[in-house]
Amino acid sequence: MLQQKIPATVITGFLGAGKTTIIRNMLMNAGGKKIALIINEFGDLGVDGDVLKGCGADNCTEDDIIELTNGCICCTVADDFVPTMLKLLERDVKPDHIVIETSGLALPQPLVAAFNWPDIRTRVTVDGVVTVVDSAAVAAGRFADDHDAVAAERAEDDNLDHESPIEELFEDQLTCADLIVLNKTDLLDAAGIAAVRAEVTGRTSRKPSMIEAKNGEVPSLVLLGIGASTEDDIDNRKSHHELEHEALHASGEDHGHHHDHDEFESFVLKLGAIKDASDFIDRLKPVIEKHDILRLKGFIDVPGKPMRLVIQAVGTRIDTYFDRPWTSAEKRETRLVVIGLHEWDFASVVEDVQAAGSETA
Ligand SMILES: Nc1nc2c(ncn2[C@@H]2O[C@H](COP(=O)(O)OP(=O)(O)OP(=O)(O)O)[C@@H](O)[C@H]2O)c(=O)[nH]1
Repeated sequence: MLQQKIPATVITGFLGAGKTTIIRNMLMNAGGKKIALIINEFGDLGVDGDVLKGCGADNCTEDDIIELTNGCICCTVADDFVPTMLKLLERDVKPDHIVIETSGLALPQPLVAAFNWPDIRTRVTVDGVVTVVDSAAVAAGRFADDHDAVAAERAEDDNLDHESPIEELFEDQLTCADLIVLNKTDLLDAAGIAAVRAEVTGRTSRKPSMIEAKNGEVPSLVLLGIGASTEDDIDNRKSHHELEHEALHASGEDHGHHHDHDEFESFVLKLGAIKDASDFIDRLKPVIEKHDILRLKGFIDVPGKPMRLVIQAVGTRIDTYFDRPWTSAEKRETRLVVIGLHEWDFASVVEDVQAAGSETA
């Protein structure tokens, strides 16, 4: 008898768009489906996996959550993703559905292409690529190209062959989508949402379905069961990098330039206990602004509190909440992962974040 392929949904989208929030919501409403999660993060603190393990869904236990923190999934497909997937498929109890959360900096294309590997192709299919968009960030011009500035830079530097790394990645993630979720619409009015819709539509030549969401609330019936078999259509969803590569190849100038994430950098910072979290946040905001920190997240040790405080910053928008008690097996400490553009003054970022923490300690 022909074995039915297990559907896999790829959830992608730029840093902080709301991927983990959507997945957490979906797990609570998956209607009894047994879900296996593969979570990839940039920066090795494993915050997303920890947040999802904390949600305690019966249909997705800790064993069903696999973390890949060894770089972006698109660069480690052969070494990390494929072996992980094969191991998952060897389990006695197979999942009904596999959900893969890419890092916010990952290109979905190489990941989808991996579903055409012989050992995987016969057993799993990509049900759909869901690209989550931070509508508030789009409205604030986070992904907008300053065309004049880029043209001027290109005139100065012949080697500059692409747009800003953030904008390019944003478009690559949209290009690969079967479904685009315009998330965080609670932060915009109707005119703002319409403008975001128009901008996102203009950024992709394909026209995938688009829905609006707030707080990551997307019905699991919409999210799972798209039935796209995306791996069969990968040639229509090429990234900027793949197109550049092809153009160079055709002109005989292709010297094997590989995609990497040189433009972005992350580090993990350990700080002492933070007595006054709201004071810390007030001090952190100008630091984020000064250094254009793209994403900061982690856990804060607040003395006297039995629970650990989760901190989530996307640009200068900062959320905090207590998620669970510290366990006796773990060390109480403040640990933050900080992600920014490569050209930042690393020592000065570290110093300023540390200073924001130490002044409240
Ligand atoms: N206001 C608002 N905040 C949201 C919404 N969805 C998510 N957030 C918040 O945005 C922050 C980032 O959400 P995550 O779900 O962690 O985003 P992510 O895409 O998984 O982030 P990375 O994995 O770091 O790329 C968190 O503080 C969320 O609570 C939304 O619809 N509205």
